[in-house]
Amino acid sequence: MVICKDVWKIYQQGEVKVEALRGVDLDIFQGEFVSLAGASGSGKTTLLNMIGGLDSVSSGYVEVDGDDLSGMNKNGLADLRLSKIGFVFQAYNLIPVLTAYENVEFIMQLQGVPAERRRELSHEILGRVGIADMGERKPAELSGGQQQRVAVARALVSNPSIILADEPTANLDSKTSESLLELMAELNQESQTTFIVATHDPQVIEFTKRKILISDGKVAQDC
Ligand SMILES: Nc1ncnc2c1ncn2[C@@H]1O[C@H](COP(=O)(O)OP(=O)(O)OP(=O)(O)O)[C@@H](O)[C@H]1O
Repeated sequence: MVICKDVWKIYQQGEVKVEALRGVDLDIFQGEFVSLAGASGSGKTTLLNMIGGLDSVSSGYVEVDGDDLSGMNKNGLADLRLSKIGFVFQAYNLIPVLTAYENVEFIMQLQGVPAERRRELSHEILGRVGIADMGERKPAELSGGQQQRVAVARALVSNPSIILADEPTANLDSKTSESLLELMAELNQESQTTFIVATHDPQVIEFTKRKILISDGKVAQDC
């Protein structure tokens, strides 16, 4: 479960203070599949960064899977990210010199999973996301949709309790977006992994059961 209580994030830009989040209150239960929608600059990415422990809050409380993030130092946050959170970004963020298998294995390597087990799991998960025969290809040899499948596989392989996705369909056509969404929904149902997807894409918003609208750094609508 994710709990945000009166979360504020203020960036200092020279003399200017940017209030990116202005008192976000939000509960997201385990196994939910939600979209975070809102205009450009409304604070969606900032909120994902707070929930994902990529950055610290200016004030307020963030809890992920029973852990209070505000009390954690950098190492604690890094451990939390590695053990509990998977990330999928719009630009895929795959490592260009590594094959699809190696990209998926990379996180497990950081987690100290033995080589044989890594190979087994990465094969299994690439099969699960429908690109088993493309494991030896590097990102540049894959289409945008296939790269995004690798990114989802990589996020899922360590069995996180939450997947945070930032504009995962931004570079995809609507058919490819639809199949990515269906894949994420299937994985969500199977594994009860929580999916939180920040997006502008009406197709994604339409698809998700729960839609959270962020406006001016606050939750404006939650339905
Ligand atoms: N590192 C930073 N330093 C200063 N201001 C920042 C920083 N990151 C974000 N901001 C500001 O915080 C506000 C919220 O940004 P954020 O990226 O969270 O919005 P967003 O809803 O994700 O936008 P988009 O849909 O365009 O990605 C914006 O005004 C942005 O300019």
